[in-house]
Amino acid sequence: MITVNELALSFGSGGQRNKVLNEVGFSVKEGEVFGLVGESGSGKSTVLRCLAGLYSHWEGEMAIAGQPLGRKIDRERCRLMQMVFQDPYGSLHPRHTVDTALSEPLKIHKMDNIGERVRQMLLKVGLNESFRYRYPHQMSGGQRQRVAIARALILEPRILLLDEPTSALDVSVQAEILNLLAELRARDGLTYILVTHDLGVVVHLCDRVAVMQQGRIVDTLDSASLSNGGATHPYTRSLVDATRSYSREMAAV
Ligand SMILES: Nc1ncnc2c1ncn2[C@@H]1O[C@H](COP(=O)(O)OP(=O)(O)OP(=O)(O)O)[C@@H](O)[C@H]1O
Repeated sequence: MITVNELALSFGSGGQRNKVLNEVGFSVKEGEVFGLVGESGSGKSTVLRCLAGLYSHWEGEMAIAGQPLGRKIDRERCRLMQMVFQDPYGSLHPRHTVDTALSEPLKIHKMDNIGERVRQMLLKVGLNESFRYRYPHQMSGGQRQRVAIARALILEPRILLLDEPTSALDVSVQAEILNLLAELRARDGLTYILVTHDLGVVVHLCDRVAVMQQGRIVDTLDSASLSNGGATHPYTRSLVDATRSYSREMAAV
């Protein structure tokens, strides 16, 4: 469904030029959840931003269902693919109610039955009618992320690009949001690309995962291999070991 080939991207020019993506390539099947993991600054979010059309100066090739992706965001791309960001407070307009946030894309895309679509979407993400006219500051972090997911899904895209969708949330609500994402995917056959630094999230949600280091994909493996000790690449093993020792230390506190 999604193919990325030789994707490269730099920031700056001349002596300041910083190549942050280098020959990145992967493919994601329809209905699959594909994870991108790796250390901070390895380029995970930048890959998602290129796919979402937030950067246009990339080189290489990206395609969805065989159709090459252009450099500009167009309506077609918005209908097909949406992004959910880490911080729902930052991604929702502070002076827009939930109703406005969800209705706006429908109006732009000239969709019908706007009121009913908004009502159904709120139910779909586990929020009842009482949330419809609330502002972002009148909700918890988990509820705000549900609204951000609802807004991403309101145009009925086939693909969600999820950039650390639970890392800004309280540990107690992280599992709720992961379960919601798993349910939505199962119900609607969605395809996800999920950026995370949390290998627990990968094991919970992803089918396969690519490991990034310094702008390159250094390993691609089934996520089950991460939990059952099947990772063979030295960098992937070091990530798994670091996570295990961090969990042990946390358990000892
Ligand atoms: N707009 C920008 N201008 C210049 N450099 C940037 C810009 N955006 C990202 N970078 C650089 O690109 C590199 C990759 O950043 P990116 O956000 O993709 O990493 P990441 O793997 O998602 O990290 P994290 O897990 O910390 O979010 C980093 O070195 C970052 O400093």
